[in-house]
Amino acid sequence: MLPQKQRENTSCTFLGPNLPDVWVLSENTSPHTLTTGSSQSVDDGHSATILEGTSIATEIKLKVAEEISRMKSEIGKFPKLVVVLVGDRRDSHRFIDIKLEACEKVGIETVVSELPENCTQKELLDVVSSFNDDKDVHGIVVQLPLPQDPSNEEFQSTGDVCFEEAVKVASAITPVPGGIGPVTIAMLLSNTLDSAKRAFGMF
Ligand SMILES: Nc1nc(=O)c2c([nH]1)NC[C@@H]1CN(c3ccc(C(=O)N[C@@H](CCC(=O)O)C(=O)O)cc3)C=[N+]21
Repeated sequence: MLPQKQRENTSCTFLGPNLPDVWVLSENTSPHTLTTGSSQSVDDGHSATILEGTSIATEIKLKVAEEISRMKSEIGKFPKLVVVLVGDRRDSHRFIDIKLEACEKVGIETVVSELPENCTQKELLDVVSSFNDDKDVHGIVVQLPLPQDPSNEEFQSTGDVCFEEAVKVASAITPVPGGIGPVTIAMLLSNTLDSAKRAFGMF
């Protein structure tokens, strides 16, 4: 794997819709009309689409916000997500804050359930189970790592593939860091919305 710094030498450009970081409702944003992505040609003629995750995430979040707004005005209900945190890791608090802020921006209600570092697996499973039985809860996230889990934070935040090698053969690729994080958040919102739609019988 090449060191992170060598990425700065790649000559690809990232194209995106350059949307503002506010959730203005738009009538024609659809996940089926994602405009994000550019092409990077390699010497042998192979061309990979560079996915610009931050812009894709923005488009998904706009669409989710718009649908939730409509849900609220039509049936007076909205999605609810529970985040379970075991222990007190600083990085977990940070990742949870990003999720909570994203939920707030699109109109998803959140509850954070904090368990002590030394809680048992059964206690955790019981908590998850009780939220699972709550019909007003549409999504549950258990923030990892759990205590004693070996952490693989470094892998996740610096990428798990050699970009310069993979771009030669992949049909689509995104640099990391550069959008995986925001897209996972956007999909969390989107999946919570889908779950709420099923719960409310909106298809
Ligand atoms: N157990 C675990 N849980 C995680 O949630 C987790 C993880 N490990 N490992 C690392 C990644 C990275 N990650 C990000 C999520 C969103 C943004 C994101 O939305 N960033 C915004 C800025 C958001 C802000 O800073 O407020 C942006 O880049 O535009 C970034 C990074 C979660 N991670």
